[in-house]
Amino acid sequence: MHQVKLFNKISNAGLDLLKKDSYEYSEDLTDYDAILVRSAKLHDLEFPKGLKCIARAGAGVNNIPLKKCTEKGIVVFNTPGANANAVKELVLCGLLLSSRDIIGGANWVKTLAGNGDQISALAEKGKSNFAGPEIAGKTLGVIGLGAIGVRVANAAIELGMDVIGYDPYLSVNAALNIQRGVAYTANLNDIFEKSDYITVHVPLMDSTRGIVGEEGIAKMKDGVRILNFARNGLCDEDAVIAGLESGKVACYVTDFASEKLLAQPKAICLPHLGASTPESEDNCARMAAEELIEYLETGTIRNSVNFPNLRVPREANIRICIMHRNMPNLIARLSTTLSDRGINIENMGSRPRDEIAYTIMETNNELTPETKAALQAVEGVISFRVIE
Ligand SMILES: NC(=O)c1ccc[n+]([C@@H]2O[C@H](COP(=O)([O-])OP(=O)(O)OC[C@H]3O[C@@H](n4cnc5c(N)ncnc54)[C@H](O)[C@@H]3O)[C@@H](O)[C@H]2O)c1
Ligand SMILES: O=C(O)[C@H](O)COP(=O)(O)O
Repeated sequence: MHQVKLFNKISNAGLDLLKKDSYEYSEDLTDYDAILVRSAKLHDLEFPKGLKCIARAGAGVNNIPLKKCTEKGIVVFNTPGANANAVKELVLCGLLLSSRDIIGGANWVKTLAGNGDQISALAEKGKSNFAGPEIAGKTLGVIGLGAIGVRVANAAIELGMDVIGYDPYLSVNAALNIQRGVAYTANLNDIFEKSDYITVHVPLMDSTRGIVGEEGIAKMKDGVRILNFARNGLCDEDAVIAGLESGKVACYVTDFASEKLLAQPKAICLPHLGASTPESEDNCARMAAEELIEYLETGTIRNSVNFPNLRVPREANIRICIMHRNMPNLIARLSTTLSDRGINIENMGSRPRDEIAYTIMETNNELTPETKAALQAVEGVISFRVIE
């Protein structure tokens, strides 16, 4: 029986895949071999000894201590693209909210309640206070052309905008999905200098923290509108606020509220709503549960953010799944450890990822406790498990 600890509310579309005879899941487990999580912060969590994997039902994994997981042989998955449409739709809404004072106008018109027949005339009289420019014909700069950035860029083209995208690590898949008309730049300054609207869609990492900062904002057009539906630390909050206060930045729309931003009249803060649609909650939960089940039951790794993806077709009774350092001769030592004990390898696959690697070996010979201890003792082995 596998124990799956839940953090956050995970949609039943995923939980229903965890069959009752093989899985127990709850928010209350104290000993567990897998985690299903959304945005709950796991940095301070003490992992139980048997924890094998963490599946993030969503894209961002900055709430998970990846380095610690890798060192302990814990595989972390996310669900690429599963909530991208939901975020794209909210970003399009954010573009319009940043441009036209829809929120101000809607709030103001409510204050006309009680004016009866006069409401229409009063609305006509006051509406000019809430006017704002159209987005068609303006330039949108997209920082990060992944699942969300590409969808936003393509949708903005459809809305008549000129679009420039920046992503130094653009994947082939993303490139194939970018609509004709989206201009690509290898220079982030082009985005800063040429855009009327800038939207950020990169993961939060040391290398991307503050990607929109004081220097970048200084290069932007006066009256630029900035959207951040990716993560808080990507836009330097003090620099954005200085821009809002000086008038350089006309509006900042973000999915990540803070005390300072909530005090800014020209900042629109949403309560991290990007992925909060039933469709994307179902998609993410389903994909996360599938990844977790596949890994626990077969050792297959798909969509991991810290271990290499690996699928080895099943050809023998006993499968040994080994997380190890990516170092010379290690696989030879593993196979010698087995062959010295008369164990024949029927099938195997191995893949590295930077400094670590993952190997699956299959045999029809039983592994004694002594063999298992010998495998664990091979220098460079982080952990291993046997699936029968
Ligand atoms: N608001 C929400 O609810 C919500 C929902 C989903 C995702 N997100 C956030 O949005 C981020 C992006 O999501 P996604 O699904 O598009 O992820 P993704 O992995 O598909 O795309 C991220 C893109 O960023 C690019 N990138 C990485 N470093 C970069 C850099 N220095 N400069 C420019 N580009 C860089 C990558 O090459 C990749 O193409 C997530 O990491 C997450 O933090 C927020
Ligand atoms: O990175 C993500 O996928 C989003 O920020 C969504 O987070 P959530 O699952 O907590 O809504």
